Amino acid sequence: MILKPNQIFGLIICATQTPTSRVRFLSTTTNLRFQSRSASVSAKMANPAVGDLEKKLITHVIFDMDGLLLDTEKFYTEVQEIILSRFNKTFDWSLKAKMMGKKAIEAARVFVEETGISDSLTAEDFLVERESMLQEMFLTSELMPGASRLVKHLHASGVPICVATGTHKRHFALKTQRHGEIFSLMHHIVMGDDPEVKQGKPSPDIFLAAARRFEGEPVHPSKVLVFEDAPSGVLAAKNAGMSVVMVLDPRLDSSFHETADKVVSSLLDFDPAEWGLPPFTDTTT
Ligand SMILES: O=P(O)(O)OC[C@H](O)CO
Ligand SMILES: [Mg+2]
Repeated sequence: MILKPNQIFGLIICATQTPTSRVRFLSTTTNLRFQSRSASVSAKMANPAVGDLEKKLITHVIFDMDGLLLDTEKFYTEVQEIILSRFNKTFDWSLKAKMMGKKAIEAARVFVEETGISDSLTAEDFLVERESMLQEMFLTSELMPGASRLVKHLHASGVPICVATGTHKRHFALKTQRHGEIFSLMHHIVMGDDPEVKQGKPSPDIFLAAARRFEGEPVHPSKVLVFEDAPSGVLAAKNAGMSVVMVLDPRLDSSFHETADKVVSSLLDFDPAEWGLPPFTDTTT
């Protein structure tokens, strides 16, 4: 079964207000809707896709990590397939879409509940079972195509950049062990177990915390461009009032394109000049 974006997110997980639009959002298993004080509106109405003029106002960039800078989503997929096969079940991309980008325990709850195995395996036990497999895999993490080029380019051009990842500190260390050069260019890194990140994506918590930590005057969300691969991450960025470029895995249903301001198939296809950012001056990848 292919699910639409408004069908995909977990039980009511967050209700908050963005500093810009004062929009309150709710997310349920069967319905995702954004609410103003008086009426429900669609995601696009709450934080509409930005126009060409607004794009040119971008001054700061926030990168997601898993599946965006690092090719690590495949590890989660593999481990989840292994665990489900024990229950004679298969892992599919509609379930993957619901788990991507979330904090570990939030994704684990989705996994055991959606697959109907929660009576046999708790979310906590699922995390224990997958841990040793993941730890080994994370040490082999590779950069996604175009990640190194884009991060180095923005850093060299003086654009403030940071990372906002749902992953926790211990896994972050394993995943980035071989990529210190790229991650050292980030002004700061916000992880899922940061005390300011009360709720995982699609809550805007992590992106608002990341924006607050740039130097100087507070950065208005409309000046921030987020790069994401996960449907929940795209929504989190829009809930934060930011612009978002989605790097789409072709296995995700195409309806997940709808909320992003721009969809590309790879970071190699991103054009900084379209967003008022310094253009690439080389041809390297
Ligand atoms: O995509 P990220 O970097 O927010 O990571 C979230 C989880 O660790 C993996 O889905
Ligand atoms: Mg991601």
